Amino acid sequence: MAGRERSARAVASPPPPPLLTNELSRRTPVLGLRLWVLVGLAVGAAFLLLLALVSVHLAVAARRRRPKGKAAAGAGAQPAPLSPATIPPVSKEIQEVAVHVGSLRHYLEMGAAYLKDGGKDGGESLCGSVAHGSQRVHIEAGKDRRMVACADAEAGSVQSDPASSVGAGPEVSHLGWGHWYTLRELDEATAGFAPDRVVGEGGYGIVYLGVFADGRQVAVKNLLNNRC
Ligand SMILES: Nc1ncnc2c1ncn2[C@@H]1O[C@H](COP(=O)(O)OP(=O)(O)OP(=O)(O)O)[C@@H](O)[C@H]1O
Repeated sequence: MAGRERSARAVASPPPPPLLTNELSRRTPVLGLRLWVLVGLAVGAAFLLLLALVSVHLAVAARRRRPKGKAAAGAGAQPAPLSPATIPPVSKEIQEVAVHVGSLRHYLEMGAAYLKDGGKDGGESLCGSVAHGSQRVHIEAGKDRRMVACADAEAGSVQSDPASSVGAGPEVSHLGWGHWYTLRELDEATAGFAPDRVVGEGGYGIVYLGVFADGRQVAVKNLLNNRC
């Protein structure tokens, strides 16, 4: 009987708690909190600290990548006005096109010359001329202005001057070193751009044979977009 009671007591008695459970459950001097509570608070604080460090690192890296001007603007500060030294003299969208003496003939052949034809019906016209035998190149271009280019051998130039009409302008101008020809001269040289003076047709216009009074021959191109 006594042996059976001992075995029954042994079965009914709970197992001794593990050592770790006892340690975690014991109260600590810190506000009397249990150890597992302190451990949880420490892990949470460490996680928050890690997040804060990562945030600070990312913010510093972003500030380093951002230009100073943008950083100031982002902070609400007014952007500093551009000083004259920082303003480019020419807009980036405006490209300067230089016409070189050597490229004048190519410039002409591309049909870049426009002529004002006041001698026919007073209407606006776009005409041009190319050299004959690489002796001379002539252009008359644009409304109320005339552009004439003369090329002797390898030389050449492009010039312009205001002229309200062919009749009102000078017959021959010697502005600069080039020889200027009026539309009247070109018109007379080509017999009024007569069909029998056609010597060829390029991609940009019809080429006429022109003969000046002194016998010099030129090729005169009348551009296709001529509205005369
Ligand atoms: N100086 C010239 N002497 C004789 N004929 C010429 C002369 N220039 C042009 N021509 C004639 O006119 C035609 C056209 O010449 P052009 O220079 O206009 O040709 P293109 O370069 O094709 O023209 P575009 O530059 O308008 O495309 C030539 O094929 C030629 O028959």
